[in-house]
Amino acid sequence: MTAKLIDGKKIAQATRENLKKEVEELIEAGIKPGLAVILVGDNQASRTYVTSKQKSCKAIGMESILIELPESITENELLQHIEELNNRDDIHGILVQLPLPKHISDKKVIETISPEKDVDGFHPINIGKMMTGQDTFFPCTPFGIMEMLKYEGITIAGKNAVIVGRSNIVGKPMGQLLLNDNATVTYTHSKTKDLASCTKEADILVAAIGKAKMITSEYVKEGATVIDVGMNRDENGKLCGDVDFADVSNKAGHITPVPGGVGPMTITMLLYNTVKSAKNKLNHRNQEKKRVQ
Ligand SMILES: Nc1nc2c(c(=O)[nH]1)N[C@@H](CN(C=O)c1ccc(C(=O)N[C@@H](CCC(=O)O)C(=O)O)cc1)CN2
Repeated sequence: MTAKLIDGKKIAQATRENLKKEVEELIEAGIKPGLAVILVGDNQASRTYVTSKQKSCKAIGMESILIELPESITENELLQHIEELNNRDDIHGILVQLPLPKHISDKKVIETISPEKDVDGFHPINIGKMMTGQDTFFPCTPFGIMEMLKYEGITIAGKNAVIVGRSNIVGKPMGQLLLNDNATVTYTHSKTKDLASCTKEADILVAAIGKAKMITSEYVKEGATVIDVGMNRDENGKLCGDVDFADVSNKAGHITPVPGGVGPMTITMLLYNTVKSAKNKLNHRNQEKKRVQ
């Protein structure tokens, strides 16, 4: 292996240490950051992620509540739960674990979450702010990847970044965040002709396709930074990414593993966004106090 491993677990740990101190300061100032997680149905992977999110909140001293709802819940009932959480003073972040059952519209659910509590960064208002270069909650997976690149000292400005995949929660915002930091961004997807000729131009290659080990060394430029967002099972049922790690690590300059790469950073940035929301609340409270004095 020639590539340097980007250790998501290590970077997540360092970031969480800092967040823990910020939570202590917020508690001293009278606000305990609180996250509400809504889980609909019984998808096993979703349950694992939700449990991990809750444990991570507790570990840095935050409050976290889980609202478990049956698969049969109606869209309206789910929206009512969200409205209640929007109105709760002790809840600073709300997230609805995806995917949702087919009869419920992701769009309606996301648009019902108050933008001020949208710690997933999926609300159109927050996406619009991100696109216009404003400070807001950024979607956790791409935000985590940006933090990993910065932690490793990888220059973004002027680099060719190629994104494979165009989902609303990873591919699209990933390209936007890289563009905001002055990369030249190319989006590729299932209809792209001659994918390898595009990806071979990448200094930074982000694979978010959902196909086990699809990105082999033939798709990669020598020395490139390769970020693997995939979460798949291989032929032996073992967790693996979209990148053929053994093959690509002989050609890349930097590479993220699966597990232990992007995943731990996704949860860390969720904590970050919730702490940020609680800090916003404290600032509003202080400004309001000053105004009435
Ligand atoms: N509301 C949301 N739903 C979903 C999101 C999201 O950001 N918000 N992202 C994904 C799932 N996800 C978080 O929710 C997530 C996926 C994977 C990991 C992770 O840490 N993976 C580990 C391996 C875990 C394992 O062993 O199975 C790793 O990569 O090391 C964290 C979060 C879809 N839904």
